Amino acid sequence: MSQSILKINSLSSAYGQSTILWGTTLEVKKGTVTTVMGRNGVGKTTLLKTIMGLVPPKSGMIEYKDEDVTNVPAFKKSRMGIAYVPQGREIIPKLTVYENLKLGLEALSDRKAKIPEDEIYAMFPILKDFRNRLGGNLSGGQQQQLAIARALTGRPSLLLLDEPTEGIQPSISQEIGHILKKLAKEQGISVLLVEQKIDFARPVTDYFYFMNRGAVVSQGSADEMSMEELQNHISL
Ligand SMILES: Nc1ncnc2c1ncn2[C@@H]1O[C@H](COP(=O)(O)OP(=O)(O)OP(=O)(O)O)[C@@H](O)[C@H]1O
Repeated sequence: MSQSILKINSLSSAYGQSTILWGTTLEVKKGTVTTVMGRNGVGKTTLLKTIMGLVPPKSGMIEYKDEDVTNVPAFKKSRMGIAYVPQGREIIPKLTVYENLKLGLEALSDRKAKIPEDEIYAMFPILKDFRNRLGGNLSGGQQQQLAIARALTGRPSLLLLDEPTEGIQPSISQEIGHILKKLAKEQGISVLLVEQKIDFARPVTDYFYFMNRGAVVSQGSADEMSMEELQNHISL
């Protein structure tokens, strides 16, 4: 049995008076890709933001590497090895690819840390070719690759990834899928993925959670789930 890197227990959070997460419980095992699916507006992004500490939890518990991190702020979580790649990528358009990558080093307390360029460029060869190009001049798919690469420069143990395939072409989605699998299986980096596209999610996912109205309504390992079952789950 693999160990868990992240455990969420009965987590609730709100924007002001408006409660979005209503007691979400889930677990991410080490070296796996765990995917959260569900329709628009069910609270998937809010879940990732609450885990990261960008939205304060109202109640419940977040455990990372067996430590209670429920109220740990985001900057400390990134030092602890949790990286968050938000929906819409959020790279800095006026900085070059290399400068964007350098921002990822902020997650490390070692001020002398260097970007593991060989490793990053082996995974994302296009970023080597475009090293000096402005981030804003990359295509959507290339920006997504840059956003993931930037998160990896901080050498995280857990990657929180919000809809990486949104608005990007299928061939790049596929490449990203291969990379996520490799990160999990070869480097032991655990991934908590929020995704809407079953075609993308199914081959990369080890374990699925399905959300509705701010809570997990079903779950299961990818091996046990047919495409049809997946479709049924997300049309809840
Ligand atoms: N900053 C905010 N302030 C107030 N309400 C918000 C805020 N962000 C999101 N919401 C609301 O919270 C609910 C859940 O949004 P969230 O983005 O977490 O859902 P989601 O499942 O990720 O949806 P999507 O797939 O569209 O991103 C929605 O009703 C949304 O309008």
